[in-house]
Amino acid sequence: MSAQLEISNLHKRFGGLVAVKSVSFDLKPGEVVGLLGPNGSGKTTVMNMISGALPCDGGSVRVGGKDVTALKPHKVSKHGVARTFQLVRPLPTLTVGENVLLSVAYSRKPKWGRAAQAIVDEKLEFVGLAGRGDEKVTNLNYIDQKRMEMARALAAEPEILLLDEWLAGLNPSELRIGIDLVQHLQGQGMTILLVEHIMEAVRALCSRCIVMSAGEKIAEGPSAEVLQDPVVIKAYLGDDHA
Ligand SMILES: Nc1ncnc2c1ncn2[C@@H]1O[C@H](COP(=O)(O)OP(=O)(O)OP(=O)(O)O)[C@@H](O)[C@H]1O
Repeated sequence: MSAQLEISNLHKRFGGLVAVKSVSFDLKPGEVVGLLGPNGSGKTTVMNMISGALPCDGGSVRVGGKDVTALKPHKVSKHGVARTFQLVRPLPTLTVGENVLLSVAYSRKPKWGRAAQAIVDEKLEFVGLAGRGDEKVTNLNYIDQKRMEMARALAAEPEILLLDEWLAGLNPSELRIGIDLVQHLQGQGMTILLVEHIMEAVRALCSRCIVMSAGEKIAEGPSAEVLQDPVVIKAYLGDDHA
């Protein structure tokens, strides 16, 4: 099966710091792949380059065989890529539904009026916020903000979803709900790249993992193998644990 997302030799520098060094990997349609690594290893920078939020200093990003490397985020979105952010940043003056509605405009097949509202209602229901579209976003508790963030990403009707620590900060019962939601998307055939520190979620969701350390890819393979790889354990925990 050909790759749906192909990352080749991605490279990013911030002044003297090389944040991402020649990182390559790909995702097949319907795969859920974990992008792991200790803090500061370059995961979010990779996500930002895939989504067009940051220009690459080298390398390429292809979606469904098309080169999207130099495109701005709204153009990458038109190719079927959506993301959630580590910190949920809703537009505070808009309602929950209006926040989600904005994404419909950036969808691959933008809709207006009732058709757009139907998408908003469907996505709010999917994430567990049915009937709450008219609420102020400032009323939402933490997990509901996460749900809204997911609804916003899904309203763009992506084929590839980039989840940047979407499960972070949830308590154990909320985490179960969050994992179930991602599994539901998995069941629908969504291709997902998951940046995550919670190993319970990685084990439950990811067939395969890619691990970065200090900007480089240091491991890739089936999750069960990668999570036991001494090189990966050392990168996370230091020499004493390898
Ligand atoms: N806009 C920026 N300007 C300068 N340096 C940056 C910028 N963004 C990231 N960095 C640096 O690049 C490196 C990689 O950061 P990045 O956020 O991609 O790591 P990460 O693996 O996502 O970390 P975390 O797990 O903590 O989110 C870090 O050293 C970080 O400080």
